[in-house]
Amino acid sequence: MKTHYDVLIFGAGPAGTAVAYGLAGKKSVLVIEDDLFGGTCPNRGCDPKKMLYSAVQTRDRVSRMQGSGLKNVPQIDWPDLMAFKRAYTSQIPAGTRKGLVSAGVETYHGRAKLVDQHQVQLADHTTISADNVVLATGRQPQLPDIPGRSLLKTSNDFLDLDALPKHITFIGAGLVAMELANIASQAGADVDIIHHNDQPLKAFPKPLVDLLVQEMIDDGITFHFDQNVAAVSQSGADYEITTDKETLTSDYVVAAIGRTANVADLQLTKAGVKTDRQGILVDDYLRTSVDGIYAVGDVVAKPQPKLTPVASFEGRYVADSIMGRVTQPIQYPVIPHILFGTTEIGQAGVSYQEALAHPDQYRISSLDLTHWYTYNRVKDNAARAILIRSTKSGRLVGFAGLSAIGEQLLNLLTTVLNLKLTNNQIQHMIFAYPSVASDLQYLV
Ligand SMILES: Cc1cc2nc3c(=O)[nH]c(=O)nc-3n(C[C@H](O)[C@H](O)[C@H](O)COP(=O)(O)OP(=O)(O)OC[C@H]3O[C@@H](n4cnc5c(N)ncnc54)[C@H](O)[C@@H]3O)c2cc1C
Ligand SMILES: NC(=O)c1ccc[n+]([C@@H]2O[C@H](COP(=O)([O-])OP(=O)(O)OC[C@H]3O[C@@H](n4cnc5c(N)ncnc54)[C@H](O)[C@@H]3O)[C@@H](O)[C@H]2O)c1
Repeated sequence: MKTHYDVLIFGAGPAGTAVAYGLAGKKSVLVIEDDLFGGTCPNRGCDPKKMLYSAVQTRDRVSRMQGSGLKNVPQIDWPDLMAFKRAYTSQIPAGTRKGLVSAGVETYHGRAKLVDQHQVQLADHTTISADNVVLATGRQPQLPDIPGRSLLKTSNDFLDLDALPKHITFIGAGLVAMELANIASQAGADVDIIHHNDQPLKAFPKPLVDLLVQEMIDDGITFHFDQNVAAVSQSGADYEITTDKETLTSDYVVAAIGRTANVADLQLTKAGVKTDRQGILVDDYLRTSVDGIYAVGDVVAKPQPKLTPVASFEGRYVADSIMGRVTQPIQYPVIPHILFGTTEIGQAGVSYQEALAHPDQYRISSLDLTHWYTYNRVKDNAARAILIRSTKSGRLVGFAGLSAIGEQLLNLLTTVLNLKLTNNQIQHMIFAYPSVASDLQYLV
């Protein structure tokens, strides 16, 4: 290992590795990771979750076709499904590290902390220095400050469960809770969700969320709205969850009330890097309060959704910046945001809430898609679209949708929004028919 690098990167998740690959072969780079190379997304986030959804969504498609050509709904074999997931995740840390090393990036596995603006101390007390430091340390699950918090599990535990507990309770009704509750319920567990207000998934349109909640109730999930969890205790193999309204028992309790930025171990104050409760403070160039130190990805306090493609986008931007190729503040493209599931909610562009607040600027139209051929064919009984147009130009500027096959339309419309395509331009294109894409000429 050298004693000086051009760039030191803390964190080998999507954000940190994007910075490293952007600089590989051009600068001397050291990536420091104190846990799993690859970070949250491929080890304990997006990717393992969607491995579980491979079986869960297939089962759901089969169950929708009962009486329409298919008989018998298959059971999910949790240990088999977990083995399928582990066959993927077990390769990630070594594979990620090998990829970095092959690209010419040096790696260090262990704890490190900032000593000042340019110096970092490793676990064995050696000190190394760098011209630039990039902080890409992500977030970790937050636990409520209640008696019994040490009994609570997190999404990390759920996504690596050997056996599926019979009865699972989630605290919180954000993206993590709603997606994992859907998986658990479809896989055969009894599921409760306790939420402190009556508005799950607050960032998404309420009319669509209400429909989703009803679908989840129909699937057997029980919601406990407007309740605050006061304590969790254990009696034998059972957990007792006391809220301000009732007491529930469960075999497994998952806290999914949000995630906090990983900043505690970095000694940021020694270098003068400023933070707030949301994470590391940056300007429009992703520069922290200290010259030469950047922050990217989930660890940043920012209004954009904290997602993998956003983290990688920021990582590539900072790599360009360090290479001296950036003159403009970061400009995010339209960011699609989706809740994966057997019914998916997605949105992109101008939000429903923003459109409601500015009726002079935006026109909202809501469509029931259930009778459209595309959705009728797969017996999608909840499919909806909300289209938001500029009152001035008539052009589509925002979209939200609910559907069992939601990700396809969301990505197509994200392209339409990014390229500012008009209906006239869509009419001049030919798509494979019949498909989600061939519906575009009727939607845009
Ligand atoms: C259950 C779940 C499901 C998700 N599903 C999706 C999805 O479907 N789609 C999507 O786009 N996003 C999803 N996300 C979010 C996505 O995982 C994150 O947005 C993404 O991983 C952020 O990348 P990052 O590099 O900023 O942080 P991370 O991936 O968290 O990587 C940060 C890395 O820094 C390391 N680190 C922390 N502290 C230190 C330190 N002191 N020194 C060295 N290293 C350190 C960590 O160990 C970690 O490896 C999901 C998240 C969760 C939890
Ligand atoms: N499909 C995806 O893209 C995807 C999926 C999962 C996670 N993620 C990422 O991970 C992030 C974290 O997800 P999350 O679900 O942990 O956080 P979140 O912020 O999305 O949701 C947490 C929910 O818990 C509620 N809450 C807070 N304190 C509570 C309490 N004491 N009791 C009950 N409820 C409480 C909040 O009101 C909120 O609705 C997401 O914001 C997103 O960036 C993305």
